[in-house]
Amino acid sequence: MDGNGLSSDEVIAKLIEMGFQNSSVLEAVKAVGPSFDDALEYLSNYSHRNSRGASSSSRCSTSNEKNLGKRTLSSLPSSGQLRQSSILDHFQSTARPKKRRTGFLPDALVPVEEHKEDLSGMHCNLETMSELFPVDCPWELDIASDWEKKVVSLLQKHFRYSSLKNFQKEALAAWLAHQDCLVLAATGSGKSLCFQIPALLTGKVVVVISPLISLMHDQCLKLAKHGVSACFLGSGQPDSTVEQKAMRGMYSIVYVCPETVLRLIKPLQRLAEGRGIALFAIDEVHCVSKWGHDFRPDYRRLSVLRENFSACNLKFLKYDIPLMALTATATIRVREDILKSLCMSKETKIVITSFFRPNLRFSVKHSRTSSPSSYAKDFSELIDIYVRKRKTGEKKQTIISEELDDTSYGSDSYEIEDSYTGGDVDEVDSMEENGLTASKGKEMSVEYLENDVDVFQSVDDWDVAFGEFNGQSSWEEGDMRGLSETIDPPSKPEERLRLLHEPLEQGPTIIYVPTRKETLRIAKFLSGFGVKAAAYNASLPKSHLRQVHKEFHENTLEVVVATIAFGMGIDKSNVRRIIHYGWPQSLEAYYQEAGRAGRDGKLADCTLYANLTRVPSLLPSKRSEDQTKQAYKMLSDCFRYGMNTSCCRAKILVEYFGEDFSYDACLLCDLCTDGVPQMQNLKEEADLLVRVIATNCGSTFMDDSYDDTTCTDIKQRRSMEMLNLRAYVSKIRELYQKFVTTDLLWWRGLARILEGKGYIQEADDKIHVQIKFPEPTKLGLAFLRSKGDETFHVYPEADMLLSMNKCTSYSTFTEWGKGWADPEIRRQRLERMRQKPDGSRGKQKQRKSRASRKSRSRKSNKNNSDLRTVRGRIEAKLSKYK
Ligand SMILES: Nc1ncnc2c1ncn2[C@@H]1O[C@H](COP(=O)(O)OP(=O)(O)OP(=O)(O)O)[C@@H](O)[C@H]1O
Ligand SMILES: [Mg+2]
Repeated sequence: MDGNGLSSDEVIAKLIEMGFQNSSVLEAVKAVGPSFDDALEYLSNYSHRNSRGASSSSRCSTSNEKNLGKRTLSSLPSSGQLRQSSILDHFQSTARPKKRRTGFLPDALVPVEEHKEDLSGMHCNLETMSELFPVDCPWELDIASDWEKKVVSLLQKHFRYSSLKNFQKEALAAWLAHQDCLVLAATGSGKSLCFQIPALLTGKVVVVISPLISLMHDQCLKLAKHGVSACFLGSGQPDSTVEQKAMRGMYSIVYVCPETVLRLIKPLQRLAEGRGIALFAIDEVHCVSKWGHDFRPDYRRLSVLRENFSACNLKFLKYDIPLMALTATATIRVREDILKSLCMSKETKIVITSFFRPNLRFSVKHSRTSSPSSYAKDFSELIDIYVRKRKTGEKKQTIISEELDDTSYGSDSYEIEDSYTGGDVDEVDSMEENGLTASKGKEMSVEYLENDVDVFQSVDDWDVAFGEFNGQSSWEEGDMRGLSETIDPPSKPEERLRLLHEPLEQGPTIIYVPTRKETLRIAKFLSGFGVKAAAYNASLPKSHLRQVHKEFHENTLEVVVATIAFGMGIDKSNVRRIIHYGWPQSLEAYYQEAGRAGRDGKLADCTLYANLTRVPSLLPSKRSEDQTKQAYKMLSDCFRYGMNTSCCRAKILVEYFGEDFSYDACLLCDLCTDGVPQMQNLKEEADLLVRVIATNCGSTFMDDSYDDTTCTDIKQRRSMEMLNLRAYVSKIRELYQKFVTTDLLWWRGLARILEGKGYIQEADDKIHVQIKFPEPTKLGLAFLRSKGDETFHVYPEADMLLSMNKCTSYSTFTEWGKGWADPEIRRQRLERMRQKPDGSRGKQKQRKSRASRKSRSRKSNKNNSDLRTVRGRIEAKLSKYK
C-alpha cells in the first residue's frame, strides 16, 4: 500500500488511466516502489529526461495525440509519451500469463463497463479475448460486488426493462455462486432472461438446450433485435459454417437441441477453455421426464453435461460450469426426475414462483367439436369480433349471423366468401378454401392429412434460411411500443375484479386442436367467413410454417389453428384468446398452451371446448407401455378438470403443479363468475350404486374384514367377475323402476364423485380416464353401513348436469336411445317390429340405410378423388422448389 492507501496494482492502473505508457509505469513502480506520488514524480522526471534526448520510438504516435482531448490536462505531463488510455492496457498490466488460444471476439460483445463498449463489433483474436475474460480470472469477484446494478444497466440498454423480477434475481444469484439452479416459473414470466443475462455480464458464451428449432429461431431473432449475437445449431441449421463459428466463440448465446449438444461435447470443451462457457441452460426442462407431458428421450442423456464440464474433468475450470434448468410446467414428480436425470448437484438452488396467471380467464364449454355445425355455434363470436373489426357493412354482418344461426348447417353447405381483405382475391382462392391463408402465397392447399395427433415435433421440424443472428442495434419504434404496453398482471383481488368489467383488447387468437386434419378444417371454416386464419401442424410444408410464424408475429394473422406443434415458448405479448377445441392430452400441455395468452399482463381468455359427454381417448401413437399408463393418467386429470363444476379453475391448475393456491379463487374463471350448481343430496343413489357394485363383487366384500389393498385372492377372483359401470347401471335400471330413465352419463358422474371420496376404486390393472370397472373400498363399505348420516350432499359434475338438461341434442341421450336401455321398452319395441305385417318399416329402414351407405361411399370417393387432385397439385408445386 502507498501513502494514499493504494495497492501497487491500483497505482499502476491509475497511472495508466492518466495516460502514461504501460512499460514506463512498470519501470517507475519498479524503481520507486508502489507509491503513487513517487511514481508520478519519477515519470515526470522521466518525461523531462526523454524530452531532452529520447528516441522517437518511445513517443506515442501523433494520431493519438489529437484524441487526447480533455485527458491532456495541463497538470499532466504534456509530452508525447502520454497516450490515450485503453482498457487493453489495463488488462494487460494486471492479467495473468497468457494462455494460447484461438478464436474471435464475439461480434456483439456487450461488456459491462463503458470502456469495453469500444470493442463491440470488432473482430480480433481470442488471445485478446482471454485477456478480457480469462477463463480462470475471478470475473465473478468483479461482478459480484455490484452485479445487480450492472444487470439493471444491461437490462435497460438491451431490453428496456427497468428491473429484474425477484425470481430472476434469485436465479442469477445462484449462478453467480456457481450453483446449479432449477427455475420453476409461470409461462410468460421471463425465464429466458435468467440465462441470457450471464452471457452479457461475463462475455462468455451461454449454451441453451431447447427442444424445438422453431423456438430457437424465435429467440435468436429477438436477441438479435436486442443487440445480442446468437445462433442455433442442429439439423435445421443450413449453414455449416455457423457451427464452427459458434465453437470458436463468435456468438454470445448458442441454442442447440439435445442431440447436437451430445455430438459437440469436445468442441464445447475447447470453447469452455477459450472464450469460456458461463452456463448451460436447459429450457423446457420438463421434456427430461417420462412423467412430463412432452418427454424427449435425448433430454435424459443431458446428464453428460455435468460429467464433461466439471472442474474435476477440465483442469482449466475452477468450478463446474453451472446448469440452469427452466420450465413452467413441472409437477413435483417431474421436478424430482429432472434433478436426478440431469445429475444436478445436491446443492441445486430451486427457484420457484407462483404458477398462477392472474390475468387469464379460464372456462370450459360443452361442444361436440366435430363438424361445421359445432364450429358455427362455437366460433360465431370469434368471427364477429374479427370480421366486424374490418367490415362495417351491415350486409355482411347479417349474412354471418344468419348462417351461424342455422344449426343444421352441413359440412358442405357453406360458401366461401370474398374474405381475406388484406390480400388479392385471386391469390386467395384455393388457399382459403383449404384453410391455408397464411402465406397469401400460392404455396399449397391441402385436405390430405390423416387424422394424426401431433405428438411432438422432431427437432428438425423447422428449416430456416439463416441460423445466425448478429446483434443489431436494438429497439425499433414498433418494439418500443410493444414494450410500453406490457404491464404487471393484477395480483390483488380488487384489481382482478376490476378486470371483470373490462372488454378484451384486440389481439390474435390461437386455436389448439388435437389432430392435424382439424387444423385445416377449422382454418378453412374461419377463412370462409373472412377471418385471417391459418393452419399450423408439423406435417405442413416448412415454408408455410415459417410464413405463419412471421405473419403471426407481425399481427397480419388473426387466428392460428394449430396442434401442439405451435406451443412451447412462443412469446407474443398480445395473444388475447387461446381456444382449445377438443380435449388436450394433459393439464401440463393445456397450461403450457394457455400460457401463450396475455403475456402483456392484460386480460386474456382461455376457453376449453370439449365434448363433455364423451370420455377422451386420443393418445399419442408412439409410446411405450409405461408411457401409455402415464398418458392415461394425464388425460384423466384433464378430463376431471373439465368435469369439475365446483372449484375455481385456476386453483385446480396451479394445485396440479403442487402449489398451495393462496388466493382461494381467481375471481375470473367461469366457475368464479357464473357460480357453482346447487348441491344435491344423492345419498340414495350413491348408496344404491355402491351396494350394487359390492353385491356383485361377492359376499366377502360385505364382510367387515375386507381390506381393499391387501386381499390378493379376492383381487384375483374379482378379475373374473369384473363388471363395467355400464353393466351396473343396467342392473340398477332392471331393479329400480325409478331409475329407468336416469342415463349412464349421470351415473358416470356419480361414480367419479364416489371414486373421489374414496368409496369405490378401479378394479382393472389398467388406468382408465374414467373409472370403468368399479369395486368398493373399505371406506365405501363403511359408507353403506353408516346409518346415522342420511345425507350425501355433492355438486353434480358437468356430465350429470348435461344429462339432467332435457334439451341435450346429442344423439346418445335421446329418449329413443334411452328406451333401448330399458328392458321393458326394448321388449315392446322388438315385439312391435316383429308384428309389422310385411316388415315394411324394417324394409324401409333397410332401404334408407342402404341409400345413406351409398351416399357416404359416393362422398368418400369424391373426397378421395379431390384428395388425389389436391395431392397432385401439391406435389407439382413442391417439385418446383426442389
Ligand atoms: N425483468 C423484466 N421486466 C419486464 N418484462 C420482462 C422481464 N423479464 C421478462 N420480461 C417479459 O416477459 C416476456 C416473456 O418472457 P419469456 O419468453 O422469457 O417467458 P418464459 O418464462 O420463458 O415463458 P414460457 O414458459 O412460456 O416460455 C418477455 O417478452 C418480456 O417482455
Ligand atoms: Mg421460455
